Amino acid sequence: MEALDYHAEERRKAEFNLDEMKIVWAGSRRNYELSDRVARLVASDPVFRKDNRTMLTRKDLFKDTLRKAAHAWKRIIDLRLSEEEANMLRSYVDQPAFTDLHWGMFIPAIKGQGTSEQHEKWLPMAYKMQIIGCYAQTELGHGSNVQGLETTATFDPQTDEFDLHSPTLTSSKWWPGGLGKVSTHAVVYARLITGGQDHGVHGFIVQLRGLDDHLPLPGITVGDIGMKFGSGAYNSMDNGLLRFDHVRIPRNQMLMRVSQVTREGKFVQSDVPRQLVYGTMVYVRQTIVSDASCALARAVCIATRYSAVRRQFGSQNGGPEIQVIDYKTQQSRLFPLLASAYAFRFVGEWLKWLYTDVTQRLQANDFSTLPEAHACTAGLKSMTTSVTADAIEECRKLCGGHGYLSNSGLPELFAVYIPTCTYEGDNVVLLLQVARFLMKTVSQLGSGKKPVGTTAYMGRAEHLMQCRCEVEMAQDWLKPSTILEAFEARAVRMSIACAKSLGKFSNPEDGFAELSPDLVEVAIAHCQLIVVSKFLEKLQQDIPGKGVKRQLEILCNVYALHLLHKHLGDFVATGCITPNQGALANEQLRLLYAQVRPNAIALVDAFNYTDHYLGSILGCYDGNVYQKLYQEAWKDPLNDTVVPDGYLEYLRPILKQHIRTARL
Ligand SMILES: CCCCCCCCCCCCCCCCCCCCC/C=C/C(=O)SCCNC(=O)CCNC(=O)[C@H](O)C(C)(C)COP(=O)(O)OP(=O)(O)OC[C@H]1O[C@@H](n2cnc3c(N)ncnc32)[C@H](O)[C@@H]1OP(=O)(O)O
Ligand SMILES: Cc1cc2nc3c(=O)[nH]c(=O)nc-3n(C[C@H](O)[C@H](O)[C@H](O)COP(=O)(O)OP(=O)(O)OC[C@H]3O[C@@H](n4cnc5c(N)ncnc54)[C@H](O)[C@@H]3O)c2cc1C
Repeated sequence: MEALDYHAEERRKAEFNLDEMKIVWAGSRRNYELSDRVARLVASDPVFRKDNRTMLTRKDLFKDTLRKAAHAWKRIIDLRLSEEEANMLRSYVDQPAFTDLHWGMFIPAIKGQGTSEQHEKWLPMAYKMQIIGCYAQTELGHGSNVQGLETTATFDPQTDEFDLHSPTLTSSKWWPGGLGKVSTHAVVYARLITGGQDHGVHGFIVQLRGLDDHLPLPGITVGDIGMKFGSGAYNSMDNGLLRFDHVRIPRNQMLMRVSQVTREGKFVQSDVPRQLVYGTMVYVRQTIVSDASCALARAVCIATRYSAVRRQFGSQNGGPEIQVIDYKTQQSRLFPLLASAYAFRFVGEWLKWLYTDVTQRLQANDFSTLPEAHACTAGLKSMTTSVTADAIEECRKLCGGHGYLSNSGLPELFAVYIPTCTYEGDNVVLLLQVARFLMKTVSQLGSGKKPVGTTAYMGRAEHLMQCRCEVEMAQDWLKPSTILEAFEARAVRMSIACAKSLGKFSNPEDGFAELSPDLVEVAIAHCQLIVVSKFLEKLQQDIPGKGVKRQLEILCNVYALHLLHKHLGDFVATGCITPNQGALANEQLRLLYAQVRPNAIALVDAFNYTDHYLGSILGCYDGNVYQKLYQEAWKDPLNDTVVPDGYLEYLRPILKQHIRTARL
């Protein structure tokens, strides 16, 4: 018998080839096939079950994570999965674990900042997971201000060792994932001191626990920092604290690609820029942008499918009520998020390319594109995670009361997701880095230095400062060049206005601090321009499949015009568009929503998420929401007994007292 599909009618409405759209979403046919295979592998494996996760105690959750990680590792070895497939497996297992930090930060830190001898010594052990490492940078007193870290690594020429020490309470390492209970090693960031001189923060490989007994080595205090936001969620991770009491490590455990300390204790700064010490963060920020599209797509998939099932009001002659997805307000809240998921997917693909390019250049000692890579990864990490975190909460609201149920999947997704706005750089701190980069670019405009890459548009500042938007009718807003010019003009005008205001301060740093809220807005405008322009560039590619390109064009226009509508004040105040042109953009947006509507379910099907990965009754593929909600309610431990535990001690005495009082 064919399974019931409550979305069948919706699926029939789609105006494009779903299989081809799945390939566009995955990036290539090969990626699609790999990802589909790994997703099914995880979904069908009982060890990776996660529907009971929010009910587990912290200890049980942590043990469950260890079990899943060990099982994942076994599957990776047995099936000889590539690194790419292993990473897909990590995503689909969907449980933050120490392995994220080992593979995502410890190994990249050694690769990026270590010498070839250090690679030879440490990487083979790390790749086989004979040692497990974490990334210990943040301290109790300092996270954003990396130069403010207090842990010291003092070179002792007598013994050819560094002495690692935590001189104050605030110098305790605090937050590193995997540190609390698992890691045997860490890349520790500490101030390098030689001959009494402080050379700033550098990375050191430090063993923390014995490889036979897992006990902390002498001089090391280590533990977990405690429960975090939400149930389940990020509590599967052992974020840790760490203190050193004069712990000795050999000199060759300082990561020495950027700077070296000689046997005599001489500090040598190589030609490599000191910012490469921050390179691991650049790498992870780039991965976070791709992950943002996945998390956003997940929330949007749940809210879209549920909005097509849910009906409220408007029954005519006893017929069915209106599907909530047909309300224009629901569409205006949901469809821009759907479009953003696609937009972030494509900008994530592009950022990966940019990162690969800069890495190849760095290997050839070409550091010219490092500032741009830093600005793009910092800005896009900040923008995409902020939007995604807000969007998950919006999707919860779009699902009404049922969105607040744990089994909607949205509360846990929110709780796991929101720290991305803080880790790998607080989002505001990162936008200020972008603003610094933009102000520097503006200040060099007159010098003959041509801006390149994502700031190339600033080279056309003269035109963009005075150009006039030519939109006369709503449909004029569908022209890619019109959209692009409006976003470029807004970004350049906001940047130049801020640069002028900065020029009025005698001390530029005072000006930067005073104007920082405006500078953040400038950085956002620039990042939005990048996302819009990369979406438009994607549409220049050959995209096969009936109706696929057309749907992507609609989504691209939704993405751009909803931003224009949301930030209308910026566009009008800078004179890029008139209020009337803003109103026409909004009119066009409404028409676009009507075009998205019949395709909405198929557009979220294109993410190809299994029900296991979605982890949501509201978002399940077949849309059989009510029956599943009803069945699930009976599985709650509170329903194990008809009369709850505690009735005799606490409830009955009150009830009885109430009866006595009533009789009086
Ligand atoms: C159970 C399943 C198991 C399955 C097993 C599977 C196997 C899996 C396989 C694969 C897995 C892969 C996994 C990947 C997942 C990854 C998950 C990651 C989870 C992350 C957890 C969180 C970690 C962290 O948070 S780590 C700590 C992060 N900390 C920060 O981000 C700190 C933020 N602060 C800073 O970055 C800096 O301090 C800054 C930039 C704010 C200021 O620095 P500064 O030194 O004071 O600099 P400043 O004076 O402002 O600028 C000087 C100069 O330098 C430029 N600059 C700054 N930063 C950089 C940079 N990074 N790169 C380049 N240039 C930089 C800056 O622009 C200035 O330039 P100029 O103006 O030109 O001088
Ligand atoms: C779940 C999680 C996992 C983590 N994992 C790791 C890990 O594995 N390894 C590791 O080393 N660290 C880790 N961290 C730490 C993380 O990197 C830091 O918390 C992060 O970099 C933010 O730094 P902070 O906590 O010092 O925030 P703060 O800088 O203290 O931020 C507090 C507030 O001050 C504002 N602020 C700070 N500086 C400025 C400024 N210059 N201008 C304007 N506003 C400013 C911020 O916007 C924010 O609103 C993790 C954190 C979390 C939450």
